[in-house]
This record gives sequence, structure tokens and C-alpha cells, in this order.
Amino acid sequence: MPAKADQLIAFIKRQRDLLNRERDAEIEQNALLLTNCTPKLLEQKGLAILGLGVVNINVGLGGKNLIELERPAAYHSSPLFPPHNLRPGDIARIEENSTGTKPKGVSKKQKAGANTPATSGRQIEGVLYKVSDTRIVLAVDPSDPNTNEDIDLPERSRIVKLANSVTYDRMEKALNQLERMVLPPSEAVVGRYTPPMSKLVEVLLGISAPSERISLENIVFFDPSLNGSQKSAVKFALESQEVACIHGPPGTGKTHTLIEIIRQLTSVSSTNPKPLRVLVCGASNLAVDNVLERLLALPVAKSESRLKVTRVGHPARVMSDDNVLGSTLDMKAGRSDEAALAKDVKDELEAALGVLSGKGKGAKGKSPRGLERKKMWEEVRELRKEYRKREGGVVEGVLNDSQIVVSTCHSSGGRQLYKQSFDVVIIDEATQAMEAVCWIPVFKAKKLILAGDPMQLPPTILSLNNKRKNKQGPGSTKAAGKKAPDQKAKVGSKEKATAPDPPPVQVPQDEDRNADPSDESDEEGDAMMKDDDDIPPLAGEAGTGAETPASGESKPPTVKKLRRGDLVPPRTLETTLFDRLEKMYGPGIKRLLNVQYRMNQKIAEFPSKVIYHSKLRSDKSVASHLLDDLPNTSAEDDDETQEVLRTPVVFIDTAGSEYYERTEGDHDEGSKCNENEAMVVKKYITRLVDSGVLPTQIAVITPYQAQVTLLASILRPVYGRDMEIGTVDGMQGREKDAVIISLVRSNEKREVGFLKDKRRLNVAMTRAKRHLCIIGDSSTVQHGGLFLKKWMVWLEANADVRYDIVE
Ligand SMILES: Nc1ncnc2c1ncn2[C@@H]1O[C@H](COP(=O)(O)OP(=O)(O)OP(=O)(O)O)[C@@H](O)[C@H]1O
Repeated sequence: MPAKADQLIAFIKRQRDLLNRERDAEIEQNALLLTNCTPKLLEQKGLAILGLGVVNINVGLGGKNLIELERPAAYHSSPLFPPHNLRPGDIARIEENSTGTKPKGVSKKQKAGANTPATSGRQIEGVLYKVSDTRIVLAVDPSDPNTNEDIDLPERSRIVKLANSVTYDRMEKALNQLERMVLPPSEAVVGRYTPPMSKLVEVLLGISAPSERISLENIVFFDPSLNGSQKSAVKFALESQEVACIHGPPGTGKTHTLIEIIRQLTSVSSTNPKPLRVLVCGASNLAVDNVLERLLALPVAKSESRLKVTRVGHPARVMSDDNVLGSTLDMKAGRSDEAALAKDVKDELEAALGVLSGKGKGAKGKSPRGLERKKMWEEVRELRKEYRKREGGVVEGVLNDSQIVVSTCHSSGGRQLYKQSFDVVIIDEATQAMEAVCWIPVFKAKKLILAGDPMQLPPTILSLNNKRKNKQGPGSTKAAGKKAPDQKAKVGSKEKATAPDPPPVQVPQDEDRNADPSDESDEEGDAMMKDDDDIPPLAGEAGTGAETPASGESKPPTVKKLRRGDLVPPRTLETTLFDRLEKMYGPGIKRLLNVQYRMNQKIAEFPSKVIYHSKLRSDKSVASHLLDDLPNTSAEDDDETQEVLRTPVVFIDTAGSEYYERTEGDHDEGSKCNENEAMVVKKYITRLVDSGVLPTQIAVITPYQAQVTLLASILRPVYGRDMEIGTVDGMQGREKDAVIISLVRSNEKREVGFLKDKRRLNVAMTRAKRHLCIIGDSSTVQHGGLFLKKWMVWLEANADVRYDIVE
């Protein structure tokens, strides 16, 4: 068998194994939570909202039932939901809210990793469709053969987040398609017809090298304000024939650059004779909505017609912007002439569902029972059939008419886009998406443009964290140190029972994300690569393939010298497509955006120097901006106020104060918090606010969920929800005028745990525009590896260092 086929088999197999492991870890963790936690605890963990009542049932696209829930005034003093992690696109279940008891546990379907919403008795599963501060809408597909279509909803409900296996199913499908495309029939899984392999797929897999770029000399840029590196990235993306990567460090205008690329691709010019069709994807709904909002806000010249943009899937927030809502497929399909024909049926259908659920107009809180109910359901079934028939073709018509379709990578694998093809697919935040999810849209286009920053946080991988934990032994203090980012890890961090570790696979030695950056080569690209991408052995090389040896013991890897174009099976799912392409083709596959428009240059100095090898420059519009320049602040004559408003970086060093951390729960794997540090945060915020800084201009971030909870309990009563308090992971992609980082770790053993991940620290230290205040214990933190040590040394030399702000 040719060497390349070996590589392809090993690569696909490895991706599949890792995905299966991740799916198992997620399902297992979810199952443990649902069976071990009371509903109240689930709510505290952000995985459930209790005490809800159904207010409405509508019919959505595809004849889905849209069940709307709110907090009834009878049970709650405020209609606002407590903080939670339920997002549009999540799989969730409505359950009867019987307080105090344990939930009924995970359904068989969930345990088996089934992918379709289901109902059982008074539980209904579906996909979250919309989430606002006071209302949550679940879309339930009654056409699912496993679904009991009768909506017999409990009077008082709760909604609980479940493991999302739909995404894994789509990723698996994408891998199957890839396998059928690239492998001889004897090697591929049996399946239906698959289109022949495109040049793009060949390049992504290293079967062919990228074609020579087509030189474009006279590009007229729509946005004259683009800087040199942005223009060069746009040109590079347009000239590349199959794939182009754009590396955008924090605040360098990745999205700005992508918007220009989209405008260039979709318009006719001397360099682009025919407008192209573009699919814009992202790792999250939030990422794609960000691009969508900017696309829709573009000015339209008199000679131009407005870009035809359609958003497929679930917008992340309930947008105040009518443009955004109006661009969703649901709204567009509803507005079309053909849709008017379906409206009567839809109205009738909704009225019948209202009566059946006891929530409709003439229902008076009672729903029909027995024979009457059965008869009515038959009517509903007929109406739904008719509705789907009339709706048929409307969706396709809207999509065929769209020049730009915007969706998450995952949603691009849905039914609605099944027959759609595009000239170019763009993936924003590609360094936060698992490689397999990127393959879902890749099959739909001839060319791929990826944007992201491999030096910020990668996708969060649960199975990796389980593996690390296990490797170091339960109860080992190191285990807590290597634990998952709290954003996701918090889900199970407090539980005594942890998900069983999946079987080991043969992978290289444990990564060291925190090696000294100065150890890296200076060549651009290589210099910025993370240090966790050693080459795992290829299948066949070690005689066992890249999988579990029969003994179950991992053999030490045979590390082979990487040749350009070699396809290397990933070691973990943290290796993204962006990372892999950079490793496979070298720095020539990407362009770096090198001017940042966010941070005062003092705030940007350390990350630029140590993470981006001094390549990141600060635009003059932000280089010296301070809190003092905000219209709502005034330093006047007060020295203390001046100090706060005119200083870009403050370090409050609690070394020697014995402000020790505390572990939440009764063993060392719990999340950490630090009460004394939280009090310092509070005092510092008072000082900022007294100086005129608005709570909306401040964010408090910390790596630990337990510290977030503690800080929220102290700060929310004073500042409400105006001030943002969150984990570092949750702040990626965001910015605030003033950011306070609470580092939490302070202990005699000098352990810093996952704080030392330089990508997490990079995200933390690059969120602030005008003022960054770090609060931490240097005597502990400096022992967390070279990166943290360098940061502490830099802070001591460059920040306004304070030792106590208590008095
Ligand atoms: N050439 C430019 N001239 C002036 N301002 C710019 C330019 N490019 C980007 N900006 C501004 O910089 C800020 C960051 O841009 P954008 O949101 O596109 O960056 P990003 O790289 O996507 O951000 P993030 O780091 O959050 O991922 C925005 O306020 C944007 O308007």
C-alpha cells in the first residue's frame, strides 16, 4: 500500500478514536451529573433552570414545535433567569419540576449517545432555539420516529442541558465521507455515493501541494482604513487557490479583515469577474453572529444592491437589531410569497397545539383528555403534513437566492444546507474548533479560508482532561493542576464520582504547553507554534497502528522527522486544522495581522514580546489611551484618582499577606477560590467606580469557576449585572476598558495548576483596552514555569506594583 494511504488511514482512524472518546466523556459526565446532582445543584452549576412555566407553543421551520418557557410571577420575585450555560443549539430537556428530588437521570438514548430529541412521559427533549434573559424556547421535532409528539407538559417545569451528540454524529459523518473519498473501497466504510475528491481536500490532507497563487495586482479595497498586514492578508486569501490561513492576535482585526475578503469575493471587479457564493462559518453561534452583524451593518453604495445574506441556525442572543433577525432563514422563509400560502395552516396548527397543551387561547388552562385528545392529535398530524408540503421549496428558494450563508460549522451539516454548494467557505475562530467539525463545511466548497489565533485557547477537550487527571493519579495534587479549564471542567469538578477514563491510545509524551517560548525557533510561524504538536507514530510503523496496544500499555512513541506535506494523526483534539496546516506546510500557508487596535501599548507589551515575538504593534489610536480619556472619568486634583486613571498596568502583589487559596469541596480536585483576594478585587473596583469608571466598562476575570461564583456573590448585590464577572475561557474574543484579573493561586506548596497554560494567560492579559490590574501572589505564581516567572519579572519592572490597597 502506498505510504500516503497509510497516513490517510492512520489519520482518519485517529480522528475517529479521539472523537469517540470525547463523545463518551461528554455523555458520561452528563450522565453522572444528572444522576448525582439535585436539580438545585444543577441550577447552581448553570446546567438547569428551575421553576418554569410554559407560556406558548408555536410552529417553527420544518413543522417543529417551539415551546416557550418563562419564570411565572407566582413562583418568582424576578422574571430574570439565574446565571446559566444554556445556549441556542444545545440539546435540552423539559422535565417536571418536583423540587428536592433527584432528577430521573439520563435517558437510555442519551446514554447510547443517540442524537435525536425524544420525549418520555412528562419529559421532552429538543434543541434550544432561543434564549433571552427571561424566556427560553425549545424546538422539538415531532417527525422524529422516537418522539412522542403529544405535548403533555407539566404545570411546573425545569429545563436541563444534556450532552449534545448531534454534533458528534455530524463530525462522524464528515469523517465517513472523507474516508469514502480518499481511500480505496476496500479500506473505506461501506456507504452511499460520495462526490470525487476536490483539490481542496487533497491539499488539506497533503495529497497535493497547494497550487501556485494567482497574482492579483490591482485590488481596490472597499475599506481604505485597512492596515498593511490586513491588506496583505486579504490579497493572500484572494490569490490562494485552495486554502489560506489568517493569524490574528488579539484585537488585530481578524473579523474586520474577513469582512473585506467577503466583500471582495461577492462583488464583481477587475480581479473578480464573477461574484462568488460564500459560506461563512464559525466555531460558535456567537462567533458567526459577530460576522453577521458586521456584514449587515455595511453601508450600501447607491450603485450597489444590498448583500443577500442568510443566517442558518440559532442566533446566539435575542438581537435587538431587526436586520439580524430579518436575515435568519426562519424569518426570510416566513416572509416569502410562497410562505403566505402556508400561513393559514400554520395558524390552525398553532391553535390546535395551544388547546392540546392547555396554553392556547380557548384552552382555559385545561387540555382535552382521552378520545377527544387522540382525535385532535390526528388533526394536528394532518395539518403538519400539509404545512410541510406548502413550506416545501420555500427554504430552498431562499437559500438559492443567498450570496452569503452564515452558520456554525456544525449547523452547515443540517438538512437545510444539504444540497447547497459554495465557492468559498470561511471559518472564523478556526483555532477554537475541532478539526472534524471544520470538515463539515469543507465538503461544500472549493476553497477554504481559516482565521484564528493558535496562541489563544484551543477547543476545550473533556477526554484530554480526564486522561491527564488519571495519568497523575486520583488525589494527586498535580492532577488538580492539569485539570480542565473551569469553563467546562466545572461541570464535573465537584463530583466525587468522575467519568471513567477511556482506553489509552498510543500518543507521544504528555505535552508541555508551557515550555519557555524562547526555546522556540525564531522563524515566523514555527516561532509561534504551540509546543504540543510532536509527531505521533503512524499506523503500521510501530506494528500496532496508532491505537491501543493489546496490553493496554502505551509504548513510547517513535518520533519521525516531519516532511512538508506529511499528514500526521493528531495527538489530541486540541490540534486544530489551522495548527495542522501550519505544521504541514510551514508559515507560508498563513499571513499574520500585526497591528492591534485594543490595548494601551503597555498592556500589549508583554504578550507581544513573549508570545508574538515582538511582531505585534499597537496602533497609534490606542497606544496611549487610558481610563482618564473616557468622557465619564475625571482625575481632577485627587492623586489617588489620577493614579488609577492614568496607569495602564497595575499589579497588586499579595505575596507575604498569607491570602491563601481554598479548594471548593473536600478534595484537592475542586475548583479554587481565594476570599481575601476577592476582597482586594472589591476594594479595587470601588476605587475604579469612585473615579468615574462605569460598571459596564469593567470586567473581572479569573481562571477558576469557584472564584467567579465567590466574586459574583460579593459584587452582584452592589453592581448588578452591569459588571462582567467570568472565567478567562468565557472572555475569549471580548474586551473591556478596565480588566481585573484575580489569579487566585496562593499556597505554601507553590502550585499553580492550569493557571500556567500560556494560551489561557495570553487571553487573560489581552482583554483590557485601557487599564489592566492583576491581583495575585507572586511568591506562588512565579513558580509556575518560565512563562509565569517572566510575567512576574516583567510586572515587577513595568507595572505600578502595590502591596496593599486595604487601608
Ligand atoms: N484597519 C483598522 N483601522 C482601524 N480600526 C481597526 C482596523 N482593523 C480593526 N480595527 C478595530 O479593531 C477592533 C478589533 O477588530 P476585530 O473585532 O475585527 O478584531 P478581532 O481580531 O476579530 O478581535 P478578537 O481579538 O476579539 O478576535 C475593532 O474595534 C475594529 O474596528
